[in-house]
Amino acid sequence: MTETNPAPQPASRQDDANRVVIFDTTLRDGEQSPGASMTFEEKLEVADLLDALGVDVIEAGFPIASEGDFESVTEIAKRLKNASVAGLARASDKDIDRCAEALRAARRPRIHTFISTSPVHMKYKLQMEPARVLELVASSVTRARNHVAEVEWSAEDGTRTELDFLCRAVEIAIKAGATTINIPDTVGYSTPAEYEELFRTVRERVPNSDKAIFSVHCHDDLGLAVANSLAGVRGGARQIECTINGIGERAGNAALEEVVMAMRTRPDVLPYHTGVDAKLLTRASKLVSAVTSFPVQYNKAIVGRNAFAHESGIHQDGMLKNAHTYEIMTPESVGVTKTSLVMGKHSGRHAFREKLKELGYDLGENALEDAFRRFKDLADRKKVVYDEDLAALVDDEIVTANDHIKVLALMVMAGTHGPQSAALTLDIDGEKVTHQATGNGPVDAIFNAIKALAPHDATLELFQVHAVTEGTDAQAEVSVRLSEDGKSVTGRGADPDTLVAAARAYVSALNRLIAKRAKTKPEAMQAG
Ligand SMILES: CC(=O)SCCNC(=O)CCNC(=O)[C@H](O)C(C)(C)COP(=O)(O)OP(=O)(O)OC[C@H]1O[C@@H](n2cnc3c(N)ncnc32)[C@H](O)[C@@H]1OP(=O)(O)O
Ligand SMILES: CC(C)C(=O)C(=O)O
Repeated sequence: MTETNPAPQPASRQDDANRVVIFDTTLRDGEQSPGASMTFEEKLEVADLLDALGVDVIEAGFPIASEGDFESVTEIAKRLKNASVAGLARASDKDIDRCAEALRAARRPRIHTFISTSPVHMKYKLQMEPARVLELVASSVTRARNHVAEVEWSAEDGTRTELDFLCRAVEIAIKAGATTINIPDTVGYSTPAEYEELFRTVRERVPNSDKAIFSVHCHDDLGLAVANSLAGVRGGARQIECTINGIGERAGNAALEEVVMAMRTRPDVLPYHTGVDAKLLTRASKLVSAVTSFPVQYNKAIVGRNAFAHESGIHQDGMLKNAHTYEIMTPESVGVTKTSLVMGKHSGRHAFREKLKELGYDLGENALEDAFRRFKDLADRKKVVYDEDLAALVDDEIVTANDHIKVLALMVMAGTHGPQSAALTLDIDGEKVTHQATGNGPVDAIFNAIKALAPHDATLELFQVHAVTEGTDAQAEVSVRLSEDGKSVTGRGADPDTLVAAARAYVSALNRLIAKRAKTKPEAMQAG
């Protein structure tokens, strides 16, 4: 240890014993995800947001890896206002010196140097004797401490390392001046109980272990990265290395948003805290997803689009009565504006009524029941029912409530070999009537069937189709304009089946025409 670089007080000891340092490695281990490379500008944008998020350390890159990595670590080192900036370096003089050079302008530079300690890594990858590895632990940490005050040393593949050897290596690293000791689960092999015990044992056995902060760094090969990280903290670690959205080598690293929110939500069993402003978690997730082009899975904890969405009627009913029934944290606490009650085939009446209210509809009980029946029918046929779908459906319901003519059933034969035909069943003033017609295309066949069942002289002036939402299962909204005696009316129909929507739209226009005639000639209430 040198006089020029006195060891700083680790963040957890400055504050209190249960403060956990958050070391974000999105820009280093996260970028090691195949396909996740970020441009220089994107890295700066992510670094700025991580700094605002309140992480304690940002691992900005591996300066020896490339000119680009060197430049981005250099620039991030210059601009960060709060967090320490770390650069990764092998146990090699040139790596450490290059890293120190990149970190020169940082307010709080940290060199993170590592070497493998497991038998398989030492023998096959490094091709070094264990004694040589121990020598490199001492020399690399010493060299790093000659450059900066914060030095982190990592025992790569620590969880597959023989315990006695690991303790020896940690002891040497602390003696050489390491301020943070990281024991990574490099290949995601450990289990929570094992990892917790490992930290407890190493901290108990290594002399002066209280001079360094112990750190976890977990990979998700068995889906245990977050559980292992929290277990390591229970075993005495006070730094968690993690990434936004859990991106990282292979199956990824522990997700920052998950470890932070686990500690916030369960202080009874995880009585630890961090300096992270959780309200920025969703924004950070979106930014990292955008710059890496890695989509966030819908059901991802904390930041997935379904994390605060409820579709099932029973859950929605519970949520409307009290959000604690199905939410263990508020969406606002992680920067999501609000819970969403998604309307779908599993939704019930409580949520349907609430959603309509939100959309500005106040239906009576009967109309609501009819609209609910049609909504269930729509949800059975359509993956997602959007607000626009509901509005189209209810508008249709309101408009058709007093109609003389209603579409009951439609069967269309269409294809390359015409003529196309349509078998249509209508309810005309309570009477069920069916007709099969042919036409020049399926729509023409449908309109011919309507004309046969409800004869009229109106002229078709407009036929227009548009999709209410996106996707191949989107509802089609069809508009039909009919004119008669210089008066024109427009009818609309919505349905995932464009032809059904066309039939509804034509019939809707016809109903309006009948209503118009009734107003001017009360005796002519009948169609045709
Ligand atoms: C667990 C982790 O995430 S570790 C970080 C992994 N990240 C990366 O590897 C990304 C950046 N890496 C790179 O750009 C390149 O691998 C570089 C620039 C670091 C090195 O490139 P090259 O010099 O071409 O070496 P290459 O990558 O092929 O092999 C790695 C060499 O480093 C050695 N090495 C690996 N880890 C260490 C270490 N911690 N300390 C000392 N030497 C090490 C290997 O034994 C091998 O040495 P050899 O050339 O004598 O056989
Ligand atoms: C360099 C170390 C910390 C690492 O990334 C790992 O072991 O996974």
